[in-house]
Amino acid sequence: MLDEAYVQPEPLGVVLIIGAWNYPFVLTIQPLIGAIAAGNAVIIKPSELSEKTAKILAELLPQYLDQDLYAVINGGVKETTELLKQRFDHILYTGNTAVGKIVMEAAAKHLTPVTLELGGKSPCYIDTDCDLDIACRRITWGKYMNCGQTCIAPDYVLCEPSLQNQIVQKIKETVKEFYGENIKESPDYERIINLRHFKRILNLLEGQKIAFGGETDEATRYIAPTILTDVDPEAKVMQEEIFGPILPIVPVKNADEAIKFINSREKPLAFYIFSHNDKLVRRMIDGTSSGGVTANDVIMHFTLSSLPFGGVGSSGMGVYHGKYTFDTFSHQRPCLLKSLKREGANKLRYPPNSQSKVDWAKFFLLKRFNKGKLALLFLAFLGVVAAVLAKAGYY
Ligand SMILES: NC(=O)c1ccc[n+]([C@@H]2O[C@H](COP(=O)([O-])OP(=O)(O)OC[C@H]3O[C@@H](n4cnc5c(N)ncnc54)[C@H](O)[C@@H]3O)[C@@H](O)[C@H]2O)c1
Ligand SMILES: CCCCCCC=O
Repeated sequence: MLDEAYVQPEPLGVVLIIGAWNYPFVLTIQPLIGAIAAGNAVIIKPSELSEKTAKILAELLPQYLDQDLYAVINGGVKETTELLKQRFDHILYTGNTAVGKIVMEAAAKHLTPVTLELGGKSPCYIDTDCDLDIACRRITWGKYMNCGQTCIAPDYVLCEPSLQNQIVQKIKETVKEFYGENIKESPDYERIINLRHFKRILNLLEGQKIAFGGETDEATRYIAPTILTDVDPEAKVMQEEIFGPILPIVPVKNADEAIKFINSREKPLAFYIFSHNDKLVRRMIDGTSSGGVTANDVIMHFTLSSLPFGGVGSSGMGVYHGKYTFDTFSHQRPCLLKSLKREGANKLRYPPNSQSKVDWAKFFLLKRFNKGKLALLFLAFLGVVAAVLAKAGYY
């Protein structure tokens, strides 16, 4: 009661931020801001796949930030491997799970803590008690933005069989509303980052029932917004994160089956539920696990700086965004400032021990005097008396 106890965040030291290509500016600058705010020196390693952003970051940052403290290192696997041999005080990596393991292994050699912002297959459950027009418009936006290359895009839809055709129809209408008759000509519809990813996504379409879309053009790495229906949970497209504009629909009997389905797989980065039924929404949240959740929308939990963002299980570890970024890059140092006075009160814990010391200790720990609020009040009163006496110099 008379001591001062507080938590003092302190910088960790030198932080390494490894960014991904799909939102190459925000995924490096957002963690950088928190790392600077927490007082760290930072090395940024942008993704080599989004080479123009990598180049511009290396050109611009030294114009605005102290070059001794904030460096941009560009390069691919070779350079990143070399960087990872160095000792850092924290590493924040954004990218796929396989490389996440490489980063964690390298960090372990120096006992460096890591934040891993990975991916996964984020499910989207659509309930029968739902405004399908609105649900499908929001899903269309979140699935096809950046051509599906968004870590928290709804990866696949789970719904009762009766909803399947209506969902296809409504997403089809929304795609037309968003991107016009000729999607290829739309300035708002993007392309796949490179040929490797283009071929990987095409491969996922093999043997599937395409209910909408499916057109592709290798020369421009165009893949149309696509929907697959009656998808077998064992199909290739259901085994890995799609990270492209393909939306499989997997029919399930009801919400309970959807919960079982989700729980039988790796923990996803995000989970989406569309329903008017608040109780069902909460039941589904309670019955599953994921990095984050948005109900009756997609993506939007990412945009709130008041919410921590991160994965769980194979979708990652650690969180950032807003104050959470500051906390991630800080050591929360507990400090207790005592006085060298009032030694009388401290004698209780020193040997030689005695029953009377034990009794007093129990009394202060409320073990004997356990009369709830009354006991607390009495103890508070004792504290006030002790504080007044201490101030007046009687101790
Ligand atoms: N959780 C999130 O916030 C978030 C955000 C964006 C992307 N992602 C996930 O990232 C994945 C897509 O990104 P990606 O992995 O294709 O990005 P990427 O290819 O850009 O790789 C990410 C980073 O890892 C580095 N890297 C690649 N191979 C490496 C190796 N062998 N050793 C060391 N470093 C290596 C790259 O240089 C790059 O900086 C998806 O799974 C997506 O869900 C997650
Ligand atoms: C609206 C921006 C979403 C960024 C998501 C980052 C992951 O890919």
